[in-house]
Amino acid sequence: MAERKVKELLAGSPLVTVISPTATPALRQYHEQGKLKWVPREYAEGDLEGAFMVHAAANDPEVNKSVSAEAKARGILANVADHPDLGSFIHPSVLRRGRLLIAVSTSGAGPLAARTIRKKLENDFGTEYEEYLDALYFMRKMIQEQVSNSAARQKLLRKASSPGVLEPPSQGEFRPWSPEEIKQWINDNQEE
Ligand SMILES: C[C@@]1(CC(=O)O)c2cc3[nH]c(cc4nc(cc5[nH]c(cc(n2)[C@H]1CCC(=O)O)[C@@](C)(CC(=O)O)[C@@H]5CCC(=O)O)C(CC(=O)O)=C4CCC(=O)O)c(CCC(=O)O)c3CC(=O)O
Ligand SMILES: NC(=O)C1=CN([C@@H]2O[C@H](COP(=O)(O)OP(=O)(O)OC[C@H]3O[C@@H](n4cnc5c(N)ncnc54)[C@H](O)[C@@H]3O)[C@@H](O)[C@H]2O)C=CC1
Repeated sequence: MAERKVKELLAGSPLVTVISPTATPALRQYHEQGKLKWVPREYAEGDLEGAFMVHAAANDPEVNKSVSAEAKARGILANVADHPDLGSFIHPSVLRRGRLLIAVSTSGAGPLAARTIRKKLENDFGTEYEEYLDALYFMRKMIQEQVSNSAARQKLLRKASSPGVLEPPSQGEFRPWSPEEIKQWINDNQEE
C-alpha cells in the first residue's frame, strides 16, 4: 500500500520520507538511489514536524490513529489507509492521457468500483487524447499570440475547443494541424 502511494508522490514531489521498520524491495531501492528517505524504525510522536502531508499506512490501526491525531493537531493534510474518516482526503482512481487527467472517486464506497469505472473510461478516452490536447494547447497559444482584440480572441478560443474543430477522432489516430493550417483557421474564423 505504502509503495503505491510513494510511487504516486514521487511523480510530483521529490521530498518523501518513509518511516517504517520494514520496506518493500522497491522502496529500499528508491532509498538507495536517493529518491526518498527511509527511516527504518517505528513511528514516534513528533515525526510529523515540518511535514506538508502524511500517509498513515501501517498495518496497525492504533499507529494510524496516532499519526492522524498528530496530523490534526499540527494542521497537516492526512490520508489514513484503513480509516478514511480520520484523514482529510482520500485517493481517487486516476486515468492520465498526457495533459488529460480524470479522477474517479466513489467517496469511500468501494475502491475497486472506482477502478472498474476508470477502466471503462480508458476505452472512451484513448491515447489519441494525448496528441489532441497537445495540439489544442499549441493552437490556443497561437491564438493568444496572434489575436490582440480580446473579444475576437475569446470567440476563437471557445471555437477551438468546440466539437467539429480540432477534435480527437472517434476511431483511429489524431492528425495534428500544422502551424500554417492553424494560421489559416484563425484567419478564416476571425470575426470583427
Ligand atoms: C477511502 C480510500 C482511502 C484512500 O486510500 O485514500 C480507500 C480505502 C480502503 N481501501 C481498501 C482496500 C483496497 N483498496 C484498493 C485499491 C485502491 N484504493 C483506492 C482508494 C481508496 N481506498 C479511497 C477510496 C476511493 C473511492 O472510494 O473511490 C484507489 C482507488 C486509489 C489509490 O489507492 O491510489 C485504489 C485503486 C486504484 C486503481 O487501480 O485505479 C484495493 C485493490 C488493490 O489494492 O489492488 C483494495 C483491496 C480490495 C477491497 O478491500 O475492496 C480498504 C480496506 C482495507 C482492509 O480492510 O484491509 C480501505 C479502507 C476502507 O474502506 O475503510
Ligand atoms: N486505502 C487503500 O487503498 C488500502 C488500504 N489498506 C490498508 O492499509 C494498511 C496497510 O496495508 P498493507 O500495505 O497491505 O500492509 P503491509 O503489512 O504490507 O505494510 C504495513 C507496513 O506498516 C509498517 N508498520 C507497522 N507498524 C508500524 C509502526 N508502528 N510505525 C511505522 N510503520 C509501521 C510495517 O513495517 C509494514 O511495512 C492496512 O491498514 C490496510 O487495512 C490496504 C489495502 C488498500
